[in-house]
Amino acid sequence: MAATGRAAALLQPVTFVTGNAKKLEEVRAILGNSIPFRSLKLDLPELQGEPEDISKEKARLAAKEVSGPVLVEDTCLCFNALKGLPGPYIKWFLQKLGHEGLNNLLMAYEDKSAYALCVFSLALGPNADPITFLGKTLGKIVPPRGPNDFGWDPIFQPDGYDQTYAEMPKEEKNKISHRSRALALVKSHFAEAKYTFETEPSIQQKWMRLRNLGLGQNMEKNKDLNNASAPAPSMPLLNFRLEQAEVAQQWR
Ligand SMILES: O=P(O)(O)OP(=O)(O)OP(=O)(O)OC[C@H]1O[C@@H](n2cnc3c(O)ncnc32)[C@H](O)[C@@H]1O
Ligand SMILES: [Mg+2]
Repeated sequence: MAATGRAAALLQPVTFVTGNAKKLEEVRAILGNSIPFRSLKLDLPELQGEPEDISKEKARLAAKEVSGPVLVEDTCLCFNALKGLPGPYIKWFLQKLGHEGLNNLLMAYEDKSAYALCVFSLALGPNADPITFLGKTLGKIVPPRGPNDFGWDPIFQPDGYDQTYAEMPKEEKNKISHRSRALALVKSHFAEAKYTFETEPSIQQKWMRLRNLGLGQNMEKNKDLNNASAPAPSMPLLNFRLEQAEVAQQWR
């Protein structure tokens, strides 16, 4: 997406919201310091429907929870013989059927080809329309091989490899995965959009302005950076100030 006009100023670092620790681990490894983000463990309710709509709706819910910019993702595993199913419902299929049951779903078909799809959604705030980023890796469904520590990794063998995702070293998976492809687009978006973050001095200026308007009587005594109860209704995000300063550093 091309950046237009002035870069948006974000009041917080972007929060990656997920209930899945393994996803977070990969997102951390792939993004490194390229995008300032923090994480929040939250299992969001998920809509039924097309992957992009599910991911966008997740972002809207997450942005409301966080009251700030969020990044979420929804992952699908799509079997071509089943016209894309289980797709976004893979979590429940995996839970009920396991790796073997997922293989069995394809027993009647010669075509074992599949693709992993990751749809990231970025919402800059609770009222912003989420922007989506899609990453896809083609492969096939095979009997389970390799450690069973992340979802369907043992039964997905990417095209051009003789190892399943689970058998590959993590760095190798992160080079070619659906997740890393989608995150490459997220990174480009951030590079183009040049978001800025509210930094300490600008918050101080807002305080001064409010105080001059007679609205900030309680603010002076709550200036302590770690006082999360600071009553600042027009600046609900003050408890993130320290982090913002750090983020602003990283971002330069
Ligand atoms: O809170 P969220 O982010 O939604 O986390 P989740 O675990 O519910 O994840 P999804 O709704 O996206 O469901 C995707 C399912 O696929 C699994 N999964 C996601 N990414 C994977 C990957 O790279 N390799 C293997 N399994 C994966 C994941 O554990 C879920 O069972
Ligand atoms: Mg989920």
